[in-house]
Amino acid sequence: MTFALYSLQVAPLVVFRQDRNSSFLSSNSDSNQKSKMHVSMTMQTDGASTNIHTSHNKIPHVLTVAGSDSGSGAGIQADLKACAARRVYCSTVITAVTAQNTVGVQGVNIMPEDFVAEQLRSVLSDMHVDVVKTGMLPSLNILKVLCQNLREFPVKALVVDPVMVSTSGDVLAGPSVLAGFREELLPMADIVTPNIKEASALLNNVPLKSVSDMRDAAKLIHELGPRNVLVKGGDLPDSLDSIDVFFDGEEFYELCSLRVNTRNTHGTGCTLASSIAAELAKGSSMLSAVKVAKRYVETALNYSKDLLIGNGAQGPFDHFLALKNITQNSCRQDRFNPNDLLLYAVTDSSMNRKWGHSIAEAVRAAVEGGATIVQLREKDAETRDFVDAAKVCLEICHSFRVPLLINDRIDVALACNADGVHVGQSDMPTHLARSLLGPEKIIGVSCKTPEQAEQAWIDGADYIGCGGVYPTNTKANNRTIGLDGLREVCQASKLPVVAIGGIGLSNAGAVMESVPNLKGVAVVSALFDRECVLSETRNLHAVIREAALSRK
Ligand SMILES: Nc1ncnc2c1ncn2[C@@H]1O[C@H](COP(=O)(O)OP(=O)(O)OP(=O)(O)O)[C@@H](O)[C@H]1O
Ligand SMILES: Cc1ncc(CO)c(N)n1
Ligand SMILES: [Mg+2]
Repeated sequence: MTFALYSLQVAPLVVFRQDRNSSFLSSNSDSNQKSKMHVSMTMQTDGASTNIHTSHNKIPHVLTVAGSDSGSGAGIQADLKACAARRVYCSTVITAVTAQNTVGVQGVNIMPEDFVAEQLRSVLSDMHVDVVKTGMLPSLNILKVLCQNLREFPVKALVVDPVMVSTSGDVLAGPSVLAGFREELLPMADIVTPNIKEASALLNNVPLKSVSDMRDAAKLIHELGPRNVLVKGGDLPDSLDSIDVFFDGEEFYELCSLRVNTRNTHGTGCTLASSIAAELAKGSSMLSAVKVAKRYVETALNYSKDLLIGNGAQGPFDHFLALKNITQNSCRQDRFNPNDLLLYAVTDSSMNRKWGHSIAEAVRAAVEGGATIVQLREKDAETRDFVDAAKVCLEICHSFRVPLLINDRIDVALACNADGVHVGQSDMPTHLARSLLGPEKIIGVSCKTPEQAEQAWIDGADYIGCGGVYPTNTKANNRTIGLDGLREVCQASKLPVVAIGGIGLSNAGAVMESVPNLKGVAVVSALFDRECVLSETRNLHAVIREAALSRK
């Protein structure tokens, strides 16, 4: 028997047998073909004929048979979220309703087995289910009802998460269910995913203390009949890594990920099993389904490591990987406040080089001096350096509650989760930038004419940068529109306008005063082609503020 370290070694080809009548695993091409098939047939029902049309837009479908968690971290709720996040349809058969939170399980109400049977029949007799995933099976009779339905309605794969004890230590399935797992359900399973405690319980309480113990356990559990075993090491004490052992009956794989330092691990097991089911439903092979699912759990934990829900020891995490954005942006009240355009600082790498400033130093000085929004315009930076610098600048800006935009580079903005982008007329079209960045991010567009301003508004921009107002060295071959051109655009624009081009300490006040609805001025050289960015910004900020106030 070989032992493969998955992170170092190329996985051998996994061949799934088709020798059992209960369930899959069929090949990818088979399942894809099925999903592409367009069926239109006529069925006789009591003498009446009904047309049944099956659309070829079939979505992979997982049925979860599990308990409800009122705190929504684990159980049915985790399964629904995981499947939605992995873009798979999820139907639900509820076996128990738990009163549960981040402290523990306060109560369990087991569904009558007849009603579990009714739910199973409702779903399986009507819908095309690809994969069944089981979670909390609180009684032997419920387990038996499930097995009977699986025999009656065979599916492509069965994923069994042998839920027995919650991480808080509360019992979710008793000893009689353990026998049911061993004798009836596991022999039907394509994969079983016990955690350390559950693996130990399945094996008459043998102690599991190391990865080597987990490997032995995986082998012994495999002998109970499941085609594949994943012993999860989330609860393995004293481990820097989060290691799961996968055994397919022939090879062992050690699936390694960095242990995320967080209290928010409630529901990782349910999520992992549902995600495996989701990948199998899409047609993935078992090993690749497990790898993808594990990577997904790790990413979700990482994204929500600082999330605070509930007062207990183990919190839920965010399946949609969105909370990081929300917490990072939460320092700003609004998504975009047009008043932020007042003193708009645009960086320039050659000027920073000339004065020996790093981009982060320049940005810090600008926001300390009163810049109200910052745009990174790094035309000649390597992508890698740009992303790294942008991440640092984002932290600096956010600590001052100042939004940070990226010039032109949507990819960089996405990679560092900047507040938005600024695009020119020949950069990424605004409507595409919007669809790539989503509804929340700020998008600014350079415009010289009322027509361009109108188009920017139609395409979903948030503000326009209008200029060059005066001639400037920072942009070659740039047509100057003058104060009159600026006024014309400002009057016509439905979006807030910031003026750019040749503006500095000497003329900023006049520009602000003479163009009534101008929101602010954008400057490059006036701040960054200077030795002391901080004092230049302070001075300019004072002038602009005074001009804006005197206008009111
Ligand atoms: N802190 C962590 N960092 C990274 N991965 C983790 C962490 N905790 C758990 N995991 C991973 O999450 C998956 C679920 O494992 P775990 O042992 O937590 O299951 P479980 O005890 O059944 O979870 P639960 O009962 O809370 O739903 C495994 O792939 C495990 O390696
Ligand atoms: C309902 C339910 N299912 C599974 C688990 C295991 O995490 C839990 N805590 N609650
Ligand atoms: Mg579990």
